[in-house]
Amino acid sequence: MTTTSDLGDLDAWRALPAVQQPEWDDPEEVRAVTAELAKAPPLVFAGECDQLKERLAEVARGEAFVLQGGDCAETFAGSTADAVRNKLKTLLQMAVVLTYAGSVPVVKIGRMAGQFAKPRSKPVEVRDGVTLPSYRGDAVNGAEFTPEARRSDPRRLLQAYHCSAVTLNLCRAFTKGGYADLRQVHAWNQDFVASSPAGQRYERLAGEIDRALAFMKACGADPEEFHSVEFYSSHEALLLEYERALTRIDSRTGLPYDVSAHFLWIGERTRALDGAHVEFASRIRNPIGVKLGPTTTPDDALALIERLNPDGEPGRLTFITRMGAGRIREVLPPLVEKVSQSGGPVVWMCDPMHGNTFEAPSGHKTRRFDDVLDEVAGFFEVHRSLGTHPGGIHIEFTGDDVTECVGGGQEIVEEDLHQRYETACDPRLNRSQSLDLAFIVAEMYRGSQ
Ligand SMILES: O=C[C@H](O)[C@H](O)COP(=O)(O)O
Ligand SMILES: C=C(OP(=O)(O)O)C(=O)O
Repeated sequence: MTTTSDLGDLDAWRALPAVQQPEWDDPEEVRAVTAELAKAPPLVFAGECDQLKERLAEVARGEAFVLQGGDCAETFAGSTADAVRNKLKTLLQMAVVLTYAGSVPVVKIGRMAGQFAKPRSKPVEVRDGVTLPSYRGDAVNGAEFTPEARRSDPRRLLQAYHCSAVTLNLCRAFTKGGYADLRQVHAWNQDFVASSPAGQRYERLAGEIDRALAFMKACGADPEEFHSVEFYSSHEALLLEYERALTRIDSRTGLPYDVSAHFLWIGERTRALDGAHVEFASRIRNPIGVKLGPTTTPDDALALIERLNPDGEPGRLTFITRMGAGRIREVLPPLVEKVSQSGGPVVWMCDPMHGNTFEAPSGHKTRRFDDVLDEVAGFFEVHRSLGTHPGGIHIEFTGDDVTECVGGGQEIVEEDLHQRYETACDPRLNRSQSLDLAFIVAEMYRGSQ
């Protein structure tokens, strides 16, 4: 059993190697900013994190499915009512498709309200012979290619906190204030019906839901769950100064929670067992995810379980695999087998985005919709063959009509990428591609049961 004293040193990570941290040039400024953050109100409550843990425990038991998604990198400029509503609307539409066509309860987690920091492959970017620090997300520096914008500015951490608060406030209002009522299934699609085959397919499904709701109401059933939605926030716990400053002791239990988001994950580049990120995550009581790329060994997975969930708490640990479509069928089975044998309750999610990125001849980073589908198909195949539960998907999407990934019902080709390539970092599925994916995943899910 985890006790308060085991969790004692929330600062133990400071003595360990912390990769992918910004080079701040004024430690005094960092101290002032984190002191301010440490006094700021929590963005989420510990009780909500526990509730999500319970939902994820249901997923681990095979009783539900998780949909986690949103921007690759949120931006301060993108923290607007329209952008947040469009993303949320897409997430809700995908969730409705999965719930109805896949016949499974869906846990909804946004890559939203805090996803402002990015790990990068290279610390610097070179353009026309000029070398500047890489863009590391709006929480750290600006995307513009100038020395001023690319300076790591600790005051941006405060802006990240405030934009997270604004975004989460909007999400809470949309999901609890009537917008997410199931009777709105048509309204979410209004701007989309005529313009896309995915919108038309969705509209047919919404009609079926309407009839089912009318039938249930006629029978006297109109449960509360039809009128609002449980929505949870998440981001990569990358910037440890920020996450530490937003960690609080829960007054109910005396245990620490990182109140910057409900769910936090450790990235593929920062999951070293003896590194600062794993150490920090081991101390907080939120539900935690870890990205596992194709070099992960079964022993790595077991060691992560030992560090992050030694008590085997259901819902505490999610493995988000991102192997690439070409590798998943070969590298996932030994991981799943060994983890299953260990008996630790783990949620398995599939991130079909990060192992499938390539550069188009135009220089745009992109992903093929077919590769995304193939990785998800491989994920379902592996879990079906091993008798384990394919617990969910983790995707990068936007509610806008961007051209960043190729393929899907709209048949975007590489030559189209320049038209609306708006991501601050990696290519996202647009709304139509996201709905296409939801319909196909729902079929795969049903087929796997
Ligand atoms: O989202 C993930 C990473 O931050 C991203 O893939 C890194 O991209 P890079 O290889 O352009 O640095
Ligand atoms: C950086 C990310 O992924 P990964 O750690 O899997 O590369 C991400 O999800 O933003």
